[in-house]
Amino acid sequence: MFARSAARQLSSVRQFSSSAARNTNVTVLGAGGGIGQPLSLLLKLDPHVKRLNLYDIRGAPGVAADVSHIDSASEVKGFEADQLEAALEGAEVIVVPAGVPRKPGMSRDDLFSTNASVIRDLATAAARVAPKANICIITNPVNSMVPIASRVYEKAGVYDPKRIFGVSTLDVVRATRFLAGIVGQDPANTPVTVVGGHSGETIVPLFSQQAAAAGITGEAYKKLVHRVQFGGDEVVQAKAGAGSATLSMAYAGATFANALFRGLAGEKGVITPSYVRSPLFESEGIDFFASNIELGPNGVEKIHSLGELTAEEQEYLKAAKDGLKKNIQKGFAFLE
Ligand SMILES: NC(=O)C1=CN([C@@H]2O[C@H](COP(=O)(O)OP(=O)(O)OC[C@H]3O[C@@H](n4cnc5c(N)ncnc54)[C@H](O)[C@@H]3O)[C@@H](O)[C@H]2O)C=CC1
Ligand SMILES: O=C([O-])CC(=O)C(=O)O
Repeated sequence: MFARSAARQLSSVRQFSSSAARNTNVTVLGAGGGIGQPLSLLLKLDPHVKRLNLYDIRGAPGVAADVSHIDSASEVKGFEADQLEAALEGAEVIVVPAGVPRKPGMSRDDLFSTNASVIRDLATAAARVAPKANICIITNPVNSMVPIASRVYEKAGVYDPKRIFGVSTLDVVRATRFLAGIVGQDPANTPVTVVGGHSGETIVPLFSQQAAAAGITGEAYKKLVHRVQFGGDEVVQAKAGAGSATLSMAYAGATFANALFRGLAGEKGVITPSYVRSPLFESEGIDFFASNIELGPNGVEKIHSLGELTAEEQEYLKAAKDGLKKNIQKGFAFLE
């Protein structure tokens, strides 16, 4: 079930299906950055997008002028630093890659103090101008930024937990690609569900639920899980101070946005992992958790349980929960 829908989801951006209704107003916050620019390009190509507003504290009008010449039907507009509210006017989907990225030697949590205030301020404006929009948070540490945005909406009296998403799609993309490389298959046939959160040990790929991974055991399995959990570090190290994943993240962000657009448009069975307000481990003090969610006209339509896990996956899950609890508490504490 998941395998089919995830394969469809992952291939949908590549195919740029032309049958979709062009009906979604999208705003990108942080559109001038390493992720924001290629993400804006991919959103310009998405047939669901009607209007694409690009905002950043620097450079968004230039990116917008450039992207707007592409001959797809959506209308693109750029906004200056002091035009945040205008950029958010009428938004139905807001995608947020605003904030600083890592340098070698840093953890995602090291970004907290800078990015927490960026997310607080952007969420405050979004809650005021476009309170019913679906907001997709890419900014790290995602595990803490989603609780911060949620609390901002709560305080503004407009909190709808079905409309706030932490984008963990890059973990799905990596797990799927790395597995495909090992088993020599097309990644379209090896989609992997990844649950938990988006940093190190909070990332839990469920390879036991993908038949193609059946032969990967012992040290090879541990190595594969480690590569998924720390794939971000590989890119940070290779970029040697010039930032973290931008192109694969833009692809992942556009893929998630496309799934959301399809769900909002009423397509059935659009299922993909995302880090959302979740009842799965609420009783253990973990209010947010990434698992497969079904997307629909109201955002999150259904949160799927994890399904059967192996003993090894249970161990990884335990470590993930410990990490998540701290990350979530830290997010909430920022606004107290
Ligand atoms: N969720 C995920 O899987 C991933 C998340 N990330 C995170 O995405 C974020 C952005 O990464 P990059 O694009 O590489 O960084 P970047 O530095 O290239 O771009 C960030 C952009 O945000 C803008 N910005 C900063 N404060 C802003 C504000 N208050 N309002 C609007 N724009 C603002 C900057 O001007 C800049 O253009 C980082 O926090 C990074 O860690 C990166 C990769 C994967
Ligand atoms: O590693 C980072 O800092 C960026 C990120 O979240 C990723 O690539 O998964």
